[in-house]
Parts: sequence; C-alpha cells; structure tokens
Amino acid sequence: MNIPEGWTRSDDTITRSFKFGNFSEAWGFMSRVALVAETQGHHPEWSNVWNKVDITLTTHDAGGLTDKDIDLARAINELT
Ligand SMILES: C[C@H](O)[C@H](O)[C@H]1CNC2=NC(N)=NC(=O)C2=N1
Repeated sequence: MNIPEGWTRSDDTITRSFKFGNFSEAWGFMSRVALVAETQGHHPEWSNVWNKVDITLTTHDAGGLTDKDIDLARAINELT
C-alpha cells in the first residue's frame, strides 16, 4: 500500500497534521475536507486546536487500513 506524501502509518491508521495561519483557515480546510469526505462516503477522525488540524484515517467497517483511506488522504493533500 502506497502511503500518500506527508502521512504516517502506524498499524491500522494513517495520520497527518496540518497547520494554517489562523483558525479561519483551519476551519475552511475542515469544511472542504468534510465535503470531500461526504462525496467519498468515508470520514476522518480529527481534532482542531486553533490553527492546527490533526487527521487520522482508518476504515472502521473493515477494522483496518484500506484503499478508501488512501484515496481520502490523496484528496485531502490536493486541498492544501
Ligand atoms: C454506511 C457508511 O457508508 C459507512 O458506515 C461508512 C461511513 N464512513 C466511514 N468512514 C470511515 N473512516 N470508516 C468507515 O468504516 C466508514 N464507514
């Protein structure tokens, strides 16, 4: 499985941290990710503290990492 640039794999998840100039930019990014996630029918685990967004991807239905996570990670990378 080819892990997209910037993402770190640990067991059944891949994670990436994103930093923005301020909260509005971080929230705007999250909004765009949410729309992509809905389109793909696959959703992130994430947290936000001011300008920082931490995202973890895994496929709960499968109990592990799948191509759905890889595809969403790629799409998220394209938003940055
Ligand atoms: C019915 C629905 O499509 C599923 O429950 C989807 C929704 N989004 C999901 N997102 C993630 N990350 N893992 C899933 O297993 C998952 N399942």
